[in-house]
Amino acid sequence: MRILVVGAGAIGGYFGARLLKAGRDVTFLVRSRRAAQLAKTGLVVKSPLGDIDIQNPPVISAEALREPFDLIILSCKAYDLDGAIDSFAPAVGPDTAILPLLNGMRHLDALDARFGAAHVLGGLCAISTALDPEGRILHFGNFHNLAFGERGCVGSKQVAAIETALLNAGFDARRSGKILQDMWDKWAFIASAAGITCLMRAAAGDIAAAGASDLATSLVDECASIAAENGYGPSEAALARSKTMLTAPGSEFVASMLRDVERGAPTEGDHILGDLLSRKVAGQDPKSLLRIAYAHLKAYEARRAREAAAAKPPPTRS
Ligand SMILES: NC(=O)C1=CN([C@@H]2O[C@H](COP(=O)(O)OP(=O)(O)OC[C@H]3O[C@@H](n4cnc5c(N)ncnc54)[C@H](OP(=O)(O)O)[C@@H]3O)[C@@H](O)[C@H]2O)C=CC1
Ligand SMILES: CC(C)(CO)C(=O)C(=O)O
Repeated sequence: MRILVVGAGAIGGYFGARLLKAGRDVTFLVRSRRAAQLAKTGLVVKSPLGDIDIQNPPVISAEALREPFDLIILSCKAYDLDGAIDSFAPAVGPDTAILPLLNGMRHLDALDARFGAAHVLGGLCAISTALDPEGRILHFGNFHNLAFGERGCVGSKQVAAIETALLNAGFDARRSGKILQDMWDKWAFIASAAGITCLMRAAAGDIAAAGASDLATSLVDECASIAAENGYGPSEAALARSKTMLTAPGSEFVASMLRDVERGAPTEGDHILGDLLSRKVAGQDPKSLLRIAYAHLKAYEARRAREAAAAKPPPTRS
């Protein structure tokens, strides 16, 4: 099975490296800056579950893509989705399956519109990773789960082959018979986790130390109720897991979005918090915590844009 991993960032780089190490046929679709970095340092993963160092990993640029791949694993950020879709489109043939690992749900609509829903699997990953300044992938914590599955008709031959490729590849992969519910569960959780850790600029344990864990659980309840209004309410067990994770005393857990904010990078605030907020069926509450968390991220983005514009030299007259 020929696998194209779109983006060798924190997620694509991590799972792609594990797949390569397990002997799978993997190529990374990368842009020029990342290609140069990988040529210099190799594809390096630092993980409590085992380091990886692959020199000269197989990479390809969008311009060189000519032939279809069997499986495309999509791991860009939501704000890069349109560009990524244009880049990997030449790799989508009649039998290609696309497995997106982005948080949130809205990307499914964009992928369906461009390639047709029959090509697009549901997918998610639960892992905590980030790139360091040299482009090495740092894995925090001790979980690295990936779930995938058909969203419509179940039991295709293609997905059975994908299962064979992804299982036993050095991470916990699972084919799900209810992938849309799993994605909503993850979405409601990540919106709560990103919302509260970005709002507080702190890890779950620090929020607990401040006596503010009730805010974390209120946000979990609010996000879960929006999921329920849309027909995908989390189970009691999933709800309890989310609350435990976001209120554990001493926990250093933060959402990857807080790491983005702390390094002054763009965020997926629109895709993860804004889109969930917009799907609230019951009337909007102006004092909702989700709205406050989203407004906080929008204000951060507005400040980023203003400061970037101020730092830009004025255009020169010819
Ligand atoms: N990091 C984490 O812990 C988790 C992240 N997620 C989700 O996974 C998704 C990816 O996040 P993450 O890996 O952290 O993000 P990163 O920013 O680390 O990686 C994204 C990568 O996509 C690449 N990319 C974007 N557009 C293109 C393109 N047109 N062609 C080729 N490569 C492209 C970027 O390349 P370039 O270097 O050129 O910019 C970058 O390397 C997000 O939706 C996130 O929410 C889910 C679970 C956990
Ligand atoms: C919550 C977590 C770590 C789970 O994978 C995540 O998705 C993120 O931080 O972006």
